[in-house]
Amino acid sequence: MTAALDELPPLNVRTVPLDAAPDLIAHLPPTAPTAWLRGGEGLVGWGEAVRVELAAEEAPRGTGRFSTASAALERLAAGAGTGDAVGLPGTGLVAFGGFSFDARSPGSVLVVPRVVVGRRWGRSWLTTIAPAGEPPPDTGGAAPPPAPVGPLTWRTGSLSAGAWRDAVGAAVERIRAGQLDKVVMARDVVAEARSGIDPRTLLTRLGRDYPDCYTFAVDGMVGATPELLLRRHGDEVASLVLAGTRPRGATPEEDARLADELESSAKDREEHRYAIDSLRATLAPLCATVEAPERPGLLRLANVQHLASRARARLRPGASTLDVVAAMHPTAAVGGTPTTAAMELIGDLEGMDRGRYAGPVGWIDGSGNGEWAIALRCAHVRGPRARLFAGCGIVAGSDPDAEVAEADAKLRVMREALTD
Ligand SMILES: C=C(O[C@@H]1C=C(C(=O)O)C=C[C@H]1O)C(=O)O
Repeated sequence: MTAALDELPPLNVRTVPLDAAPDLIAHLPPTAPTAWLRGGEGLVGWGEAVRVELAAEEAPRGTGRFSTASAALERLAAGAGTGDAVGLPGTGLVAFGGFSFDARSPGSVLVVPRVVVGRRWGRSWLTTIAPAGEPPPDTGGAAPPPAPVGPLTWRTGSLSAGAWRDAVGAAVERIRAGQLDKVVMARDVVAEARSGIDPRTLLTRLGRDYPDCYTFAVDGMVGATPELLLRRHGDEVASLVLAGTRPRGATPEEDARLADELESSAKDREEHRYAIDSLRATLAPLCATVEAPERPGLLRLANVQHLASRARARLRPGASTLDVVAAMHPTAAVGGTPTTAAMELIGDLEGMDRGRYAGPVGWIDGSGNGEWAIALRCAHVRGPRARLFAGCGIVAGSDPDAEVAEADAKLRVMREALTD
């Protein structure tokens, strides 16, 4: 049911342990599955006990959709009758959410599934959630196996590769003219299948090819993102900041050369520094401590390698998880520096609505524990159509042709997941 804030139903929530380790994707039905997976653990869900659609806002950096989601979750948690026999992050009441990149775009949503199957730290559980007065949901029989995608037709998205290259060139000029330091420019491409795309097929391939990423499906956004915005357990917060990218090499020698080049590149270190500085500045007022390394390390994925920094922080009492997510978004990794100038330039040059691409995606439980990532390396999948997105950080030293190649490397994640 789609509910307004003052009509949220009381929920009956029950979590029981499962003895056997479930194959999480195998539990999912083909339509509207919800998933958050990494390394064989995570959460999957289906059905909708409650759906809260979060209205578009007037200002590009509005945070109303996060505070409405936070208030909705608080009310649901306060009104829920819960029997939780497991008591881990992700048991009991759980909501999945996806937020638009730009607050003016519609589509932000919070969904509480009817059934959630989870696995964490080697323990597994089943949660059922039903509006009070309704019978508990059917926890499902055997789901049909994931279906192949079939032949695809590829179409140009909002801008052709050539037009996007020119837009990147224009962004470089604005940066060189001193209007801003960094902007992340993104593009989209569209794939059309002959029949409805089964998101479970994509989830299976993404989990296999990108085991270090968070594989997700939330209300039609499907992808495998490496970029953890925030993991919260109690008052502890962790974040993984990525900025600065090279492709993987075809041989170990070429791979090592590209990694060396990335780690010693002044342009990439500058791009990375903007992202770390913005993280520190955002977390400082909300956290008692923030720790981030002086020098980034390297994160190697199947398609690209990134400069990566793992940050840790301790939240001050009273800080709500979604308020912290709101404060962090958009990071310099997906917006730019300074943020407002970057958002304006994105609006001027990108020629598309990003929707929920590059917005926060994740889950939160009734106690505020949760994991939120930036929706990257993903597509909006609806029926037979998938709209894929990828973006690149642009600074004064960026070469538009290299950025076209980098966007292609990032699009590869979903291109391959869609290819039988
Ligand atoms: C914007 C994307 O990726 C971001 C941009 C990066 C870069 O420019 O080096 C690296 C990782 C991400 O923070 C994307 O994948 O679409």
